[in-house]
Amino acid sequence: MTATPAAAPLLEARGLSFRRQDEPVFAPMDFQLHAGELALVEGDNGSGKTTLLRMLAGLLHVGEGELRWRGAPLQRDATAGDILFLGHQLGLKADFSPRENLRVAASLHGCRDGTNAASVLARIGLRGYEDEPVRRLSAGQKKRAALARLLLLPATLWLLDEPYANLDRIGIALVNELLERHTDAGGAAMVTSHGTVSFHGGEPRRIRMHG
Ligand SMILES: Nc1ncnc2c1ncn2[C@@H]1O[C@H](COP(=O)(O)OP(=O)(O)OP(=O)(O)O)[C@@H](O)[C@H]1O
Repeated sequence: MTATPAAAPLLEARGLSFRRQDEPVFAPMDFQLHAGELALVEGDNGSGKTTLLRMLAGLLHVGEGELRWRGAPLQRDATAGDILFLGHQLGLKADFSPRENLRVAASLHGCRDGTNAASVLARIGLRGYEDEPVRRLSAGQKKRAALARLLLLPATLWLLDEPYANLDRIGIALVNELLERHTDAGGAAMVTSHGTVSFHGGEPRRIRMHG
């Protein structure tokens, strides 16, 4: 992770909006996210939470407004590897094993210091499934295989769309622990969830979607 100027938010949105067929998906938004912060993105079904995260991840073009990263206009080339998106579609190759999927991800963005695929797969609860094709895993195990990227890759900002979906109680607690450790270490995260987020690392920032 590179150093951030003391006062500059990690991420800042100014008048950000998105249009489909010329209709705004959500009203223009302003928000800031600082290093060490967790933000919960809240809103009803269809209010634009996934759209917002996909836009922040660079998967959708910014409609109107501005995105700033570490105090300067966000340049996609400069943030590649620093922003990690985990969406409803998990981005796993079904014929590859969890280990092979991690290898592909790490070949693009490198690994956190002191981590490797075997250790993060054990940590995420996939010991014994490291070399199983992903298509043979359960929904929760697939989710864990995708979440393993959070432990392996050196991203600063995590964009997590429904990270608790399909997880059991232990998996949910694990996600909360990963979020706490990440924010404690100066990372940041934006999370959508229709369930209760029992995050113990202080009061999260709340970003409310309005149509
Ligand atoms: N690929 C698409 N093509 C056209 N419209 C879309 C597409 N994806 C989403 N939308 C529309 O954009 C709006 C916002 O959708 P989005 O998925 O961002 O909402 P959400 O808040 O994440 O919903 P949910 O809580 O149901 O996951 C919805 O009205 C939806 O119908």
